[in-house]
Amino acid sequence: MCGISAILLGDPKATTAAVDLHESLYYLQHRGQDAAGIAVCQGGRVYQAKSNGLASKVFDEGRRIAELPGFMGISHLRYPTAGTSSASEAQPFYVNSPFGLSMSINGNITNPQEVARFLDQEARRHVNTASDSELVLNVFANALNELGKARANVDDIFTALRDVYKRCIGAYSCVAMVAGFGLLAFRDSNGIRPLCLGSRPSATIDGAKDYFLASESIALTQLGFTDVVNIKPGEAVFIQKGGVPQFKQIEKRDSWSLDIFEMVYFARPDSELDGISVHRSRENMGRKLAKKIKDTLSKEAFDEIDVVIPVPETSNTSASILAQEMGKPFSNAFVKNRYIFRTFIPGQKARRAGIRRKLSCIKSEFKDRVVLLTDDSIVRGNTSREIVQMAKEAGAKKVLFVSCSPEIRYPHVHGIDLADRDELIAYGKTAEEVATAIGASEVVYQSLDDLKDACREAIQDGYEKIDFETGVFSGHYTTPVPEEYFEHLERLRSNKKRKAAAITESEGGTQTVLVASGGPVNVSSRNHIQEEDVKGPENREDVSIYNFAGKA
Ligand SMILES: O=P(O)(O)OC[C@H]1O[C@H](OP(=O)(O)OP(=O)(O)O)[C@H](O)[C@@H]1O
Ligand SMILES: NC(=O)CC[C@H](N)C(=O)O
Ligand SMILES: [Mg+2]
Repeated sequence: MCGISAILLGDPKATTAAVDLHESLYYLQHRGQDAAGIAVCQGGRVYQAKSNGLASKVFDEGRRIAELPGFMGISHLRYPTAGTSSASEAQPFYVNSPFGLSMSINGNITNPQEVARFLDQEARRHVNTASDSELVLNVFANALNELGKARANVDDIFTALRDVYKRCIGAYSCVAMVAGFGLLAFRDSNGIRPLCLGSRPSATIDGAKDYFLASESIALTQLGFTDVVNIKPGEAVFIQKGGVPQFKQIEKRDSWSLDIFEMVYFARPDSELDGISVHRSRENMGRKLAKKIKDTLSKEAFDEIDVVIPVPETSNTSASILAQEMGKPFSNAFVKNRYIFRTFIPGQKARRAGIRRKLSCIKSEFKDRVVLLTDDSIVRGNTSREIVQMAKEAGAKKVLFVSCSPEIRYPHVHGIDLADRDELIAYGKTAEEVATAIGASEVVYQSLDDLKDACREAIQDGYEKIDFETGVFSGHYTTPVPEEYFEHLERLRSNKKRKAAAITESEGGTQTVLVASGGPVNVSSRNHIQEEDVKGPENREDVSIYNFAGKA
């Protein structure tokens, strides 16, 4: 997942776009913690800053914002799902031709090889990183260029965008900036990734409005933007400098299938996505799971449960309703260290070590009790395995584990790097086998139908009843996923594993080895190397490169 935002101030002479963008990064930080970036435009000039790390680090607690003057801009928070975690893949991406285009993307394309081939052999554009987002930007740039205009108008922008929909398969919400001209935003034809737009009165020009787009509504409401509308699947909006939003349905809507994992885990509870209150959906998940538990457990097993305990913090809302519905006491018996961030997001090794640093327990709440631990999801099982162990160490008589979402058995291909299939703890296992693997006496999962209903019933009045992308649970994806994409994912991940092994080996030996698509290569033989890639041992995690066209 990534977080994106964009702003166009009603006053073209204003210079403070980056102030609001920077502020929005703190409301969206949970969506991506690997890299952060902002690009703004003043007059016709683009200024940008981006790097690996949290927003506070990249922008030096806001001190660097003064270096980013402009009346419009876009931002990005990255959690990589393609390419590498190199700083060179931090977004926004920029291409100078035509017109100076910057773009930030939340999503993932599932035909990167095909797009890379097109750009390389037909469009003859050089793509400098392994990021799929850089491909999307170049497809757009190429299409705009092909129109052969010295200056583009809004219709040209929309016309060029058609090529992106035609060539890029997958899930994407994008914000883009055309230097000196205006802001563009668009959403894939199934609306898998969220994107909304709001407005507020300009601070300096009477009657004019500022416009803001973001992945989640909370960024808009916290910054004083109202009249929030959701960009529809296949729809684009362009806001010209000094103008008002112009909407256009670029591609026929295939469906409206918001990724259900937004409600399960990613989005903040104080956001509304496509009219769905995330908070309400999580309450509903708790309510439905209570019923499933009652139906699954024997009367004795149900009655002996002493207390319901959430695994902070995504599951807090669901767990409290679950306890209420089950008629059981609720206890915040795991304490979350507020200085540790989400453990799901960083690399696998960091995840396990992070869990105990992040969660500790109040022993007296566990001692001699039968405890029901509740989490929003079980992915690799690292969190559940560790905290079941902690509950036992604290003296729990028996530990049951319940999940507000169903078994995750399939790769996520639409913008969340869940894991390799064989890393998913539920892959090829029954609930009983998962229970054994994590050390719990019982595991109960929410059913997929109940999860969908929980989200559907949280759609506010006046909003369209939408559907959901649920591929990780069902194996059926909303978009066609070419078989070669799964192979590509596997190759990418095994390259990462081989790279990790190669680095470990080299630490005791002679040289740092980079791994490209064809196998280990020497630094000097790699042609698309980025300056950031070779800085030193602290950046070794970032050195692999995978070139879709096989040019590395
Ligand atoms: O099975 P696993 O691979 O361990 O992943 C699942 C866990 O990861 C997430 O928590 P995370 O710590 O990221 O964030 P949270 O504090 O927002 O719940 C999620 O809420 C689960 O607790
Ligand atoms: N999580 C995302 O939306 C990632 C965007 C893009 N695929 C990248 O890896 O940078
Ligand atoms: Mg969690």
